[in-house]
Amino acid sequence: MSRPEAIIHRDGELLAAATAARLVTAIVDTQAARGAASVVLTGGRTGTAVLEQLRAAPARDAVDWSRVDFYWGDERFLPSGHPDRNETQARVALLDHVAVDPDRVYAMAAPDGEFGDDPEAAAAAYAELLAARATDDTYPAPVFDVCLLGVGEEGHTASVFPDSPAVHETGRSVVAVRDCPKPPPIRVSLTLPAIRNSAQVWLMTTGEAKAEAVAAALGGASEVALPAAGARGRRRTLWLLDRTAGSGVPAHSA
Ligand SMILES: O=C(O)[C@H](O)[C@@H](O)[C@H](O)[C@H](O)COP(=O)(O)O
Repeated sequence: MSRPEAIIHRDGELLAAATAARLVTAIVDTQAARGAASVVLTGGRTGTAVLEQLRAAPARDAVDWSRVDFYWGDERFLPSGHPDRNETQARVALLDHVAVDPDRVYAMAAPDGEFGDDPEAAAAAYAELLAARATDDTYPAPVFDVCLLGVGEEGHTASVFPDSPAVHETGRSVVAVRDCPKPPPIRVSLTLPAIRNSAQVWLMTTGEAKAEAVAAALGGASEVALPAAGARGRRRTLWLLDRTAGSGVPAHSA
């Protein structure tokens, strides 16, 4: 697992724009090397702001969007098209504005979908989808090229919350989350082992309210107490912060 690196940007808008540029380069380089690239998307304001910046960036046209595989780190278990679904927000922010291959956009099931109002079934189906696309036999999921994640005030990431059943999950790659402290209460989420199967993990957050969790995560907190601390990439782990969220962290200032 890679050691986390913190990069601090002047403010949230520059963080989103710089991360969008970073993502274009990561995808273009991966496509040049391997023909296709895989990206795990996240919900939340910061993750969505990055996608909005990416949509507006002229450099977006350097990406062959038809050869990007899109996954989600978590999903709010809400009906298809619901404005609060992470999928809906990603489509509005970016996916509906670039020439993605619809067959390569892997959304997590919704309660009005083929598995019905059963988040455990939706989680199991997504785990099967990941296993069918496994890169190698070391883990039943793709080695995601870039896994984008947000960070909560108490240190959650995806929908993995402190001292929750999900943070203790070591066997499954995807789980249902109930009684989630952040609404809506029912979600589907990658587990930390699945997240750690990524080549790169980028945790992105802004605001004073996140500073304590960021400092704790980078200061050695356990993943059970602070799940974002357990989000590491095989090759690289980046904490992409604005100055307020990074106020407790010594880092390169971008
Ligand atoms: O479904 C969700 O809400 C996200 O997946 C969640 O993990 C989010 O990324 C964090 O809560 C940070 O959200 P903000 O960036 O809005 O603070």
